[in-house]
Amino acid sequence: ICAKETTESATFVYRGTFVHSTQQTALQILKDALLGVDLSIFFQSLPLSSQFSQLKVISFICHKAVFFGLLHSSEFFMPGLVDTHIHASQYSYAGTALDMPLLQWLNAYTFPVESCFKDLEFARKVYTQIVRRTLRNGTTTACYFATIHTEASLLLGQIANDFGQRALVGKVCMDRNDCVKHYKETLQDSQDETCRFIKELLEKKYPLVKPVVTPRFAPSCTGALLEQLGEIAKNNNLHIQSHISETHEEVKLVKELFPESESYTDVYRKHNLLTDKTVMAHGCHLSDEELALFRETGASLSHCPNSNFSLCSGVLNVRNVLKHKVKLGLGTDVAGGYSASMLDAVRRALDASKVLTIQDPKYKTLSFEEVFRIATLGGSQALSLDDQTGNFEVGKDFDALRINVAAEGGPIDLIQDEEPKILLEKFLNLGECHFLFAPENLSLM
Ligand SMILES: O=c1[nH]c(=O)c2nc[nH]c2[nH]1
Ligand SMILES: [Zn+2]
Repeated sequence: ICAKETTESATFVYRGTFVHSTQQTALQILKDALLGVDLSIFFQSLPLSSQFSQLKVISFICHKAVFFGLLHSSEFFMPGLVDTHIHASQYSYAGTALDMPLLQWLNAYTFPVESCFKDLEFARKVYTQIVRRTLRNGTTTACYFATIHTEASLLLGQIANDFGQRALVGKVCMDRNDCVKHYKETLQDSQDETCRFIKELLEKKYPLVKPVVTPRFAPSCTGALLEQLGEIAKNNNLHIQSHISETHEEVKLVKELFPESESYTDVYRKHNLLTDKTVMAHGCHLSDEELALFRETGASLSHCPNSNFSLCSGVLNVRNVLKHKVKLGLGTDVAGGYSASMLDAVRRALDASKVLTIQDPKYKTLSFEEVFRIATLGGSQALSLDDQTGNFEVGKDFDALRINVAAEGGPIDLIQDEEPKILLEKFLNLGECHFLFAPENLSLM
């Protein structure tokens, strides 16, 4: 950034097409628009990754130096993709081991692999790869599950920070595991290590990386642990993530383990784990009464269609979730979902919606515009990060993907000039994301 020598106050202005979602419209297209980015953060002595991460969209230009970037007609900016549910620790076996239903799959593949994260060098390797891969795929915000290991979970936070990814990072908590007995904690350890994880991660003061309280799911936790985790989240005003109602078998098991609760959702509610900073993965088999509880508490759902198909778990009725005004984002759920790409999640969400229409022709299929919103603004709302990211509203961070649909050697062939709406639809269905965003073509105006 050559403005440093010239002035202490500078703006970057992009001219071109911007596509994003708002509360009112699933797809707003701003053609031949100007977007100003405040560069003053570059004049503070912060590490480069945190400077990039604090670029703000601004409403007007009052700075001395203005740099200019012009987009080609085949290009557009869109908000960074938000992965609301991904297991960083399962990346080593992504694309394999999809031949069992959830509960057997956890015992056969997941718990044995996750137990290896005691080894910090193994953790470093996997976590570096997943953060790099998700960023390459256009995921600028991710809500991660790590494992029960505090040191490795802190390392995931450090790696996300080093790469400049916005992330919620959860040390997994589980004090119940009858099948893989060496992969669980005692109640006391789970509580103590969660507090240590939160304290040490917050002390790092990473600008974009925060801890999230992470009970694995009700069957892996005793009521006493759920209770403690609810307290910890409340006392520290933290995010919470878990799984809910992914398969029928799991719902049945929860009924047996928590007979005093009215429903699976009621188990979490009773333990103060349903708040407006809670995101629960799946929810395929939630009743309308349970969705009403989500709405009341402000808790959100993460729709993970690849995982739901791959483990034959169920098909989430997204229309019904939206009808209940429950906040909803999309997740890859690696490695139940085999792809670490949010573009894949977008495509699977459209497929899932079409499956419901095949089963009932009266079911209104989701449009690509609606799924685009769920993958961007919806995700940021589901993670309660919509004050910072999700669209190009003035004052939010400049958290964006610059897409060139006609990129040389890319997967899309444009036969003729197309409208931005067609460019976006082609990108969502056919595109690949390959590079990190970085300001380029700077020139002084
Ligand atoms: O898709 C899933 N992946 C997991 O790791 C998990 N743990 C509990 N429930 C789960 N569901
Ligand atoms: Zn999951």
